[in-house]
Amino acid sequence: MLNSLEDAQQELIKNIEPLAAEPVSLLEAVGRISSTEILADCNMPGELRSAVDGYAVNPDLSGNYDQLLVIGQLKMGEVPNSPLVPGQAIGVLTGGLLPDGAVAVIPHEKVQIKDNYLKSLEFVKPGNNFKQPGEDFHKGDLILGQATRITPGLVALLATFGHGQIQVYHRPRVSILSLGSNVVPCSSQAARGEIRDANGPMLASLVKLDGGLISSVELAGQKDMTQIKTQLLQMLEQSELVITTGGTYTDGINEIHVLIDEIGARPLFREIPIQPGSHNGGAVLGSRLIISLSGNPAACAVGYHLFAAPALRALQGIEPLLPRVNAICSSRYTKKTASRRFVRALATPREDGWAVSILPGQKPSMIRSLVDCNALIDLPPGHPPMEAGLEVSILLLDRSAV
Ligand SMILES: Nc1nc2c(c(=O)[nH]1)N[C@H]1C(S)=C(S)[C@@H](COP(=O)(O)OP(=O)(O)OC[C@H]3O[C@@H](n4cnc5c(N)ncnc54)[C@H](O)[C@@H]3O)O[C@H]1N2
Ligand code: MOO
Repeated sequence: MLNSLEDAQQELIKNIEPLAAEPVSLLEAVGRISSTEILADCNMPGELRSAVDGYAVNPDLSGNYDQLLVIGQLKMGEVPNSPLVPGQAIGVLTGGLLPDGAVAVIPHEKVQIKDNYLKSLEFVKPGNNFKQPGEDFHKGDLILGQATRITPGLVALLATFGHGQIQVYHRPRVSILSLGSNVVPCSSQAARGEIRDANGPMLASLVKLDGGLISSVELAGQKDMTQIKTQLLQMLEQSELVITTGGTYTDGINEIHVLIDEIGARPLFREIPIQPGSHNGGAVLGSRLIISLSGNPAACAVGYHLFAAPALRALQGIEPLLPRVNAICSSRYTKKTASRRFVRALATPREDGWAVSILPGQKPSMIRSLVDCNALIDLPPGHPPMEAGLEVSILLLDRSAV
């Protein structure tokens, strides 16, 4: 069996093919991952346009802006049908097409009009207030890369180039199963000894942010092993990925590993030594994946970012591993690290690089550190306690941060 996180991640990724592509309306495209690239099929703007409401002018040969005959007013969307000759001006609107012969546009608040003659109140350089053809994008520019997450800005860009529908990877369907027998639905009144399901809703929200589609979020509750087996197999039928949480350690037995063996799934990795989240596993059954994470919420979250997020990304054809940068850590950390440790942290971009601070509540059972967490500090095994100001390697969890 594999023993390093990197080997486990590679083994996982090796077993994943991106899902098929499907067309999606631009209105539904935000957050999806493009499966093909798109090039600009024309310049944007395509033609010379005005940047302001005002007057397109063509001064006479001496550059005189004081006595220009105003020959009319172009309406919004109107195509000019005659050129401006020297000594003429014509009213134009922002974004409107300009007639041939226009030398500049003067905003209307910078002109005086008397007896149909225009006088400019300012010196206007040729080309002033023009939107030049291609100044935003040139024909042939890449406007959408393959395997790119669609942002609202990209939606605007694609819309302006007329792509009302684009090709994106299918969203991976994901089921989530909480195995702890004392775990009850989050909206229920937990009796003494019971615990509300925090991991199910947390995992579901992480999956959504990573582009997945939730098929089901269920609890095993008091079911016996045979019933849980059936539940797991049903989940595998309806989803590309099943994430389990809890049931990873009872008196030295990892029940989920037993379950994986019983359903005939092929283990990819088990018990990769990381803290928190040391009780972990990955397996495949046919083309379906199972990732098992421990029950402690912070351990579950860390395991999600290290195993489940890469799987979801690979299923959508994007770089599976989270971005890694160096950062200066403003906090002390007094613990010696036995296994490789992932410390929940808040990272901030600065002009001179990244800064990171350690969040309070670092026990694996604590949720507090998860609330503001946008980064994991990756401390190698045997790392001594650290003083503030040390450079550390961090994984960025916010996909829009880099
Ligand atoms: N003697 C040992 N005891 C433990 C070890 C060990 O190596 N030796 N490992 C510890 C670690 S680390 C973890 S993590 C847990 C593993 O626990 P499980 O994955 O089996 O999960 P449970 O026992 O069901 O629950 C543990 C803990 O997590 C909370 N939990 C569980 N499910 C949820 C959920 N859906 N939502 C919110 N919280 C949940 C629950 O409070 C439990 O207290 O074992 C340690 N013990
Ligand atoms: O492995 Mo436990 O998951 O550290 O909290």
